[in-house]
Amino acid sequence: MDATKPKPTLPPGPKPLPVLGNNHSFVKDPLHFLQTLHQTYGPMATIYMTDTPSVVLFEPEHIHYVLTENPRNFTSAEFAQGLQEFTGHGLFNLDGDTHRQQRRLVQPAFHRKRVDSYADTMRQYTLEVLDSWKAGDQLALDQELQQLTMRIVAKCLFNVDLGLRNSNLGQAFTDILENQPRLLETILKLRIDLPFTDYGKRQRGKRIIDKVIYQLIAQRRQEGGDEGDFLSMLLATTEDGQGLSDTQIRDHIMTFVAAGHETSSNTLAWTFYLLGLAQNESKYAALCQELTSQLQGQAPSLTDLSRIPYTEWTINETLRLYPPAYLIGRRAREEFSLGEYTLPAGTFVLISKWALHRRPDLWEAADEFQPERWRPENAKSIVPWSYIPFGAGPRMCIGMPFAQLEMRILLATMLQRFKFRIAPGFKMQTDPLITLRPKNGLHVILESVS
Ligand code: HEM
Repeated sequence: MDATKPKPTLPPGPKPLPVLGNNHSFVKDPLHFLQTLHQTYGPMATIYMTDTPSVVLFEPEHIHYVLTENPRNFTSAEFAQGLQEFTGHGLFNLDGDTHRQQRRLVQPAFHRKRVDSYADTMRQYTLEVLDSWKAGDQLALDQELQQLTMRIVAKCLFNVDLGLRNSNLGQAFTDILENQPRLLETILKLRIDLPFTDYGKRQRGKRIIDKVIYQLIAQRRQEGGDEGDFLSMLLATTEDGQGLSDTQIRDHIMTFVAAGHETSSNTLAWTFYLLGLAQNESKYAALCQELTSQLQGQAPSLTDLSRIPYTEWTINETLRLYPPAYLIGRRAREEFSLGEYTLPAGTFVLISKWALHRRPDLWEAADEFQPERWRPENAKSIVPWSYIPFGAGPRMCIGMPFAQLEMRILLATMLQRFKFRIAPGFKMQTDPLITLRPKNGLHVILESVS
């Protein structure tokens, strides 16, 4: 390169429209748009969602640099502003030293041994749902999975059983999570607290949940003791003699609810979908063969999991093709260099897992569902940093051990009871909101496993 030539500051990208920037293309079909950016511009591309440029990264080593090598130069909380109304100052909404300190404080709640102790709840609640179904039933499986993962997360977080179907508290969580702010509400900053507005429904849900959580905290502070849940760990944690305040505990719990149920239930819905496709019949058969030979019809306990590796590879492969957190956002504090570019302070950085996980030059038969690629002998050739469903670096998903345990137990238990046949005429579409959901849910017909 000619040393006298000034370095370009931003990589190329599609021409932005006046006022709209590139929002029209992004909003129309974000997943397609992101993949096309990579096909057209290669390692990185600049787009405009606001006046500030956003650079989308597709190269594993660039992603590694931002998330793991130099994470202190990048903030993240402003990407979670939409959640803040519900999650307060939980981990998503913190940056810098405060994030690091709070993450250290809550980390004990996610220690392996603690998380493993939730296996029985996951197993028992799954069996209860299965007992309420029968062969021939047609189900919106995505919704059933959401209720189940919500029930599990509530029990493990604060030892409350929401029951099999819509309890008052369960409905309050649903009111919040299902009535997320729409574009108009956000732009116009509408805050109309009436029973029929989205904001009003969220507020009602929040009031009910806050009352329960704060009552639980007060009661536990008085009684002491360890109930085996996250709440007990959060009440016990200290740094330099300083514990968490009631509000901090509430905000962490809400963050874990928000982060921890839809991600897992969506992954499971995509897994059932992939396994139900005619072209994946042999993968489904391989998985069932493993479950039958290793578990003989029993729901797995913690110690069984090491004997069902195909179950884990199946989930890994779903997370490659349908990563629930499909986009990671950061903002640069200071100017930084990547490849041949020097990117200005303030630049937004977007990491598209959807595009990264489906890059045909990094993944053989990239669009095909092949759990076998996760066999240890095959997985050795996976390019480092090309697979990041749980993120990487100091903001990597703190709930990963919980999610991995839960998804394996639920999948192995459910597949042994029923075959989940995709309902005739049902068409699956992606719906990339905060997480990557199946747009029309997942409609299945249950068949008994012979
Ligand atoms: C399939 C399931 C899950 C997936 C794919 C997933 C994915 C992710 C990803 C990609 C991040 C990093 C975001 C970033 O770098 O900006 C993240 C962060 C986080 N996840 Fe998960 N997650 C899952 C389940 C869970 C569960 C079950 C919990 C809690 C019980 C949880 C709690 C969190 C929290 C608190 C953070 C923020 C961490 C921080 O900022 O320090 N997640 N998750």
